[in-house]
Amino acid sequence: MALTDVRTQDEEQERRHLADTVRRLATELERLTGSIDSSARTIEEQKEHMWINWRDMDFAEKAGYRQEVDMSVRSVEHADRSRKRIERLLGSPYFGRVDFRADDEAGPGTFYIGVHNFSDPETQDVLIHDWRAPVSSLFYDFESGAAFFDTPVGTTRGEITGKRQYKIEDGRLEYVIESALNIGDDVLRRELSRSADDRMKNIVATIQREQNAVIRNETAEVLILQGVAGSGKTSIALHRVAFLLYRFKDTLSSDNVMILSPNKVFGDYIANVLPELGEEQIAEIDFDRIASTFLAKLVDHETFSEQVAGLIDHADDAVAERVRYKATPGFVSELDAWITSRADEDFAPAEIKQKYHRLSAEWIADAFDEARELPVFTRLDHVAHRAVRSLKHRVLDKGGKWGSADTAGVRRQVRALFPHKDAFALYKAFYRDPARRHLFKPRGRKWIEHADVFPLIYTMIRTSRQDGYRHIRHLVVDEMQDYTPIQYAVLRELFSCGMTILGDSNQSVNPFSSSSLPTIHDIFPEADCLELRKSYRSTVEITDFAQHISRNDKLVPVERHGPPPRVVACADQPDQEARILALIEQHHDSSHRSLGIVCKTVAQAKALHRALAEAGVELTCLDYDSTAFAEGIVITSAHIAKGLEFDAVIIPHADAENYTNDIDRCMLYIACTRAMHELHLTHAGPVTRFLEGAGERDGRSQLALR
Ligand SMILES: Nc1ncnc2c1ncn2[C@@H]1O[C@H](COP(=O)(O)OP(=O)(O)OP(=O)(O)O)[C@@H](O)[C@H]1O
Repeated sequence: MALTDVRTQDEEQERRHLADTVRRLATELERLTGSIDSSARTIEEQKEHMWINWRDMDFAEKAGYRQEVDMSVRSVEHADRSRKRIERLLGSPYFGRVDFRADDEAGPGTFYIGVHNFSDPETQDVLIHDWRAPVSSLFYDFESGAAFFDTPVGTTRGEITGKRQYKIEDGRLEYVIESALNIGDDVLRRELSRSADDRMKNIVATIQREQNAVIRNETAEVLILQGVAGSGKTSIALHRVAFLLYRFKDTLSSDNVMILSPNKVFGDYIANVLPELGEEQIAEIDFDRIASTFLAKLVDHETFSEQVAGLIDHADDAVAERVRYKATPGFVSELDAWITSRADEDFAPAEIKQKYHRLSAEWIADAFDEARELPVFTRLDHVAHRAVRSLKHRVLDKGGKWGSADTAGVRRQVRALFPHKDAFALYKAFYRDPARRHLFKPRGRKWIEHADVFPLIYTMIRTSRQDGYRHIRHLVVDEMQDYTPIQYAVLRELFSCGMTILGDSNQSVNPFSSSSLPTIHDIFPEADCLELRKSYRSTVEITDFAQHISRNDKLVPVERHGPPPRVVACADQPDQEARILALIEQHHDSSHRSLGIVCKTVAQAKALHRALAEAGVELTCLDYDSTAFAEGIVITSAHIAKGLEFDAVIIPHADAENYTNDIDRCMLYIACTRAMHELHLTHAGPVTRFLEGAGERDGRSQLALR
């Protein structure tokens, strides 16, 4: 046991307690396995019986039998979920303990805290408390002394007389420490110094107090979380989902929760966290998918990555102006007001007739007025529906015939009373105003720029009733700074549910189309806004270095040290590749597992990928089409690396030409803050001004340059 400050006698007791807990868990696992096996056999028998006797059964018997089988299957599924939880607990039954004496009780109770609840099957005593249970908040929120926790039936007050933290792996006690303070710094530092596994991990054992406040916030319908790079925003959002699923288990299931992630690689990267916490993985969506769902049959469009690549490579002023205009809150209000007034201003009631029967302009105006709450195209459908019904009645009453051509004829006439054929036509009409004409530049009749994608979808939603995602009751929006007000307007229309919206205004990577925190707050004025300032991911040296690129006075790094970042000057491109190969070699010899080579653009990443692969390096290139995160060495762009992390990071092409403007600065900042333990930057030609005076220089190569 490497780290222990618990006295020998207590240590012995702890070992005995662990052995006892593991024994009870193993017994329960055995019992559950036996019961699952026997239930599975029963189901097989039930099915066989049903199969043999199916013909002789009447309807009620069949229904009864089916119900019986369904019930057995459900109970096996339930037992199987419990079995998985016990299996998870067997490796590491608990990570914390709180000794708490409630004011109205004589002696202290001992509460062990783990990833799930576990009760003694015979006595029903709770042996392990789920980290989300009310009593467990004592562990996260208090030091020793007076403390309280809230339960659904009231507040329990008392005193914490002791707190311990454990590291148990494969059922073995690695260490136990007495931690009067909130989640001891030693344990946190140990956790942070570990090597990055391939995917994001749960952090239940070391959740910090400020993070716990976000996770356990159950009152905010919409919660906006602004947090510095590496402050645990994404981890916290996923733990919050797990908490809400536990707290509202009777009304909320994983099917009702969705995460809007920036790309599929990120989605894959975070996919382990909820299953590790014993919850089902939740569904994911991204804006690209929303775009294709809406526009698939209507119009082709530039993709988001094409827009980003275009703007990073060569920022054309006119394109930039269009993107910028459509990314303002003012644009949403303008478009919204314009859409709203179309019904009043453009609808021209007139008489319609079919088979010598007429409906007057007044009749049409009344029918249109009647449905004023509906979006305009749904409203027109309503008028058409009523008109068809009325005329059909009259025709049939007079002994005439009514066919589908008559219905279509009436519909056509009603539609003709409104000058815009569909949402796309209406959206285009918005730009007929001379002041706006230059702001819409479709390339061809059926192809729009990415900047028009969400304004058009918004127009579609505001003009025809959509089903949306009604079953979703909670939406997590990650990288909030990357979405424009019009995208938020689309989200608001599609998801009328609780939301956790998180991001960092210092990490906006979308040229001319990012949203600031005040803008997002204006869109969700009802939201609770919380902030995380402590940064956990990187060593102090890496964090200080990144601060040089983009200063954030609010950021507080966790005290953890490592080698200073190195800026390696190279004589030319071949020399740069050679230096990168040497750094990769060095990485292979180190204890680090993951290495990210983060370029400014995907094109640069692809070119370097080719060169390194030819030199025999095994590595994965992640681009906008990638769907899965990869282990080992990854090469990608800053845009795609956002949200990911690596033990070590190499940033090639850190020269003055490559990193010049504010967008580049942001890309460089994001690339640097992906590193947990080590950071290297290479450049051929003068170094970018963003790195002047930062990091340690590589003397040999600087000599080579001279
Ligand atoms: N309380 C904690 N205990 C242990 N590790 C933590 C804690 N909080 C955060 N971390 C670690 O810090 C790293 C950063 O977390 P995460 O990716 O959730 O941060 P983020 O704020 O979303 O980062 P970014 O915005 O820079 O992508 C992860 O490795 C995470 O496990």
